Amino acid sequence: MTAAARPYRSVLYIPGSKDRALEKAATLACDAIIFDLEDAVAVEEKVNARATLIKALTEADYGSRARIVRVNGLDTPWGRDDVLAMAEAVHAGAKIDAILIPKVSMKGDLDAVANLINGVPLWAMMETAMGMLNAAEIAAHPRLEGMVMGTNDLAKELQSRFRADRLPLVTGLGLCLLAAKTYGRIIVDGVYNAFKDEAGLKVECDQGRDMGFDGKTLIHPAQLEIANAAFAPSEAEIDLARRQIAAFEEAQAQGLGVAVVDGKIVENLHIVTARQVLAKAEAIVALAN
Ligand SMILES: CC(C)(COP(=O)(O)OP(=O)(O)OC[C@H]1O[C@@H](n2cnc3c(N)ncnc32)[C@H](O)[C@@H]1OP(=O)(O)O)[C@@H](O)C(=O)NCCC(=O)NCCSC(=O)C[C@H](O)C(=O)O
Ligand SMILES: [Mg+2]
Repeated sequence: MTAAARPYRSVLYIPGSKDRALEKAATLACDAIIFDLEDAVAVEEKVNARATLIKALTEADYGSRARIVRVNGLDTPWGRDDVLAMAEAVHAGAKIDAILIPKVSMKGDLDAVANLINGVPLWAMMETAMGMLNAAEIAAHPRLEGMVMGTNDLAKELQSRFRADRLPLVTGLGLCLLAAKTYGRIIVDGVYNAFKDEAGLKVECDQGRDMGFDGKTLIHPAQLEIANAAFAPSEAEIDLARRQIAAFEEAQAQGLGVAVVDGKIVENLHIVTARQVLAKAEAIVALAN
């Protein structure tokens, strides 16, 4: 499955230092895993976590889940060695689908990692104020495949307060979405910290889906089901897409360029969306099989 066709409804962070979580992840219903060497790993565990993670990526079977490794920044004592270790691990047969770079603020941050590792797509954490302003040049980078919103770091930099409607973050979320969509990149929403608050998570997932995100990053297995449901096409959306395509094809056969379904016009552009809905639904079924 190509990266563009692959679902990214649920993208679960797993601390690279935690053996039990690394083992458990192979059984969880997530579309992708971010194996974290950055913020989820304590300073004294950084070096050991690197080795623990490489062992898991070499030996464990994560099935169809996308495997994304978040390295430490190159401005830290561990970043360069993380990237070089992942390059060596890939060479030795470890399966890594992408390297996720924290706190990307400009195109040069991607160049610096691209120069250390070949043949592995790069993803960017979008979580600094400068990153928001430079989102377009970051998304345009030829090695970039995906973007992940880092809403905790962004809120920290903005000195904003938590609000259920995420008003302080909406400008940044929107800028990154515009950039990702312009360049055809995957874009995944930030985490919801209160991992026992299912109702709050659902509200935030629905908001992210409404805005156009491909999925949500998660911190706990209990969050998977809500994200998987929120970012999958619903039965009603699938049914509508099928009816729109049928009605439009019938209209075309009669020499018309517009059909009407449920009292609303259906034009060529709506058929593009309808086909995307069906393709995503099929990709989700394929992932499960
Ligand atoms: C948040 C946690 C610390 C909670 O841990 P814990 O109290 O151990 O949870 P539970 O006892 O409820 O766990 C139940 C079982 O589930 C497994 N588990 C828990 N979390 C994960 C996980 N993320 N992946 C896989 N498995 C997980 C436990 O091992 C238990 O298993 P079992 O033994 O079978 O019962 C913890 O969930 C956690 O550490 N989460 C990840 C935190 C993290 O990665 N943070 C960094 C990323 S967020 C970020 O940095 C955002 C961004 O950069 C920004 O700026 O916004
Ligand atoms: Mg962060």
